[in-house]
Amino acid sequence: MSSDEVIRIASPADFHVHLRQGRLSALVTPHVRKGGFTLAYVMPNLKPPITSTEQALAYKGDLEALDPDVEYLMTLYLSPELTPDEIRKASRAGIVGVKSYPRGVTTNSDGGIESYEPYYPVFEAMQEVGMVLNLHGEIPSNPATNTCVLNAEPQFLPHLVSLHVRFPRLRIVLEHATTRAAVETVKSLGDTVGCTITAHHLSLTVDDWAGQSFHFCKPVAKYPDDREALQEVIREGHPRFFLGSDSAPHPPAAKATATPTDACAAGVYTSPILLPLTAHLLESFGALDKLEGFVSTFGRKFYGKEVTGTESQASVTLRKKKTTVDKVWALETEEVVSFWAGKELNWSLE
Ligand SMILES: O=C1C[C@@H](C(=O)O)NC(=O)N1
Repeated sequence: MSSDEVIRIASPADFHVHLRQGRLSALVTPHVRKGGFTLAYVMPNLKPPITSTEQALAYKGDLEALDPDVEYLMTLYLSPELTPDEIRKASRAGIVGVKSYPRGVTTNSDGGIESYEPYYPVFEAMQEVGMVLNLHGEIPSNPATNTCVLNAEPQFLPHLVSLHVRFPRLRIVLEHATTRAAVETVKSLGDTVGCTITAHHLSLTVDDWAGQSFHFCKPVAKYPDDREALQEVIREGHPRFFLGSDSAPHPPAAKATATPTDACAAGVYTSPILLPLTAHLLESFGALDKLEGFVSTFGRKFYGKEVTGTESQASVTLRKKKTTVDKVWALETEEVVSFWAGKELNWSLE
């Protein structure tokens, strides 16, 4: 329901977020709801990574203790410990997906994969039980193949296509797409392939992160034409493209020196402003009428998490009212610098 001044969204869902552990988690987990969201699809790249059902359930318990009013959908980290039996166990325990990180491409990806073939039995089991494969879609930089952060995503796309061809019933999500090539590839594939888009990639291009390490994330933001492709597919209201914020907090000192050759502190932090920021950006490129699809219904449908009667009462209201974004979010000794720090947003949460 919307008028010129007010928009109501049924149960916004963030289908890709980093909630960390320990004191940093205590700071950032309550920001999911502060940013307007009632569902969080939680990434497993902790130290150590979440590789078993027990670990994922314990982590879910930690998050529920920090904010019980968010639905946390849990994921496992694709690694050699993961067996088809563990997949069946995880599925029975309500774990929703498995996240694949190519080795070395981003934060805590040292234990990531080098080839998909050894995991085919795991993917077969996931297809059987209906678990989702979440792909970080980048090839590690390599001068021998002319691969660097700017073409790492397009060079990854053949892997997405071949996984889909081999496992056509396996639901696969290409995470945080940044290029026109990625948008076109996902559109060309079947209904079992979805794609998340972050809020920050709707705003940034190379010019914004080269020399500004707080805007450095993986995959890096690309060319203006790539950003235009992300905006176009949202304007079109394509139902397989939905929000996954990839909101990724890091200590300010680590962010200040982050570079593509040391991807340890890759990440942009958007959680506490996520819904107003997304509304602001969609309005800026003429897609405000697609907001509810992009932040709620499309992703929920892909994951089979449609809004029920009670959840629809958990709707969130945005009002057209300017606010200035805080520069830093803090809890005791923990601090995170916000995306859009000190800038104005046109929309506020009620
Ligand atoms: O894939 C990722 C990981 C994330 C993080 O910091 O965990 N930050 C990013 O920018 N991209």
